[in-house]
Amino acid sequence: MKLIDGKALAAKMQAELKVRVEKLKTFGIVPGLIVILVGENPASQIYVRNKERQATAIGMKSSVLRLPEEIEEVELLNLIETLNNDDTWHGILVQLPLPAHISEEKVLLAITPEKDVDGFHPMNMGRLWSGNPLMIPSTPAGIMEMLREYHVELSGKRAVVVGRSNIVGKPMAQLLMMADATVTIAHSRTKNLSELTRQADILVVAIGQDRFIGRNDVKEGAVVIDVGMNRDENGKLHGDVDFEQVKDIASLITPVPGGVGPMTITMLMEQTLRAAERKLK
Ligand SMILES: Nc1nc2c(c(=O)[nH]1)N[C@@H](CN(C=O)c1ccc(C(=O)N[C@@H](CCC(=O)O)C(=O)O)cc1)CN2
Ligand SMILES: [Mg+2]
Repeated sequence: MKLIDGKALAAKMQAELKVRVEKLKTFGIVPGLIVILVGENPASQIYVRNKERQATAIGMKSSVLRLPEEIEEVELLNLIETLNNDDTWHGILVQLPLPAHISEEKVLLAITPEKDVDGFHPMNMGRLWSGNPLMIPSTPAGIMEMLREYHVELSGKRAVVVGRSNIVGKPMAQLLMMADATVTIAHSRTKNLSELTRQADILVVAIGQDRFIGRNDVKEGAVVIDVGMNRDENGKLHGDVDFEQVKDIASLITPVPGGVGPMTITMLMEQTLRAAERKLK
């Protein structure tokens, strides 16, 4: 078994992004990312702080707008509209989850697709599915980078994605399909799931259940990508894959933490930079 080191790859990519940022600045463009956080979800607070820090570290302009939990939906929509028309921001993102009284659908629809660096706007989702992507959701984009870095052959291979979310499962399946893999999407209601996952040359698991995939669910030599982040009663983080059970069966496997997670934020920086670079054309 070999470990896929997401943390190391993210660090390497950040160094490359820094060079691209400096180059863009010589043309008078400072790439800018603005992050909107509504409420005080502790995990979200950490993620947005990390986004701001990483953006600043690679030389981009970045800011976090912290809004009260009780903010009205219309106020948030108006704010997004203002940012859509502000040239200093090339990327706008709203940290999820949102409070229950705010419609996620309406909010994602309000961000102009050209600045939607999360790639969650229906137009960006549609463009990805039609094979002409503009913005790609950063978790699956990061996974594709990891597969490239570790020279995983995808063409003609059997890929199984466990999980059907708009953020991970669906875009992941499409990206693997665009790389000529034969893709199956499975989920919590799939019958005989294990029979399916055991056929996978590449297995991506994003189902949100602690150590759901065990030794009997994985084919010998498979590449296993674990998107899960589940905290146990002692606060220890585990993936959706039982790493101890699967590590000697897989040829390559991502750890949790230190696998997919770190790549997610770095790919967000890449999308933002790309949005700013489009201003040159
Ligand atoms: N608007 C968005 N909201 C959310 C997204 C997103 O991409 N856009 N994804 C997640 C949260 N997320 C980024 O926002 C995120 C989560 C976790 C990590 C990460 O690096 N995880 C570490 C472990 C961290 C820990 O110890 O708790 C790892 O896996 O190594 C990065 C980004 C939901 N919301
Ligand atoms: Mg099991």
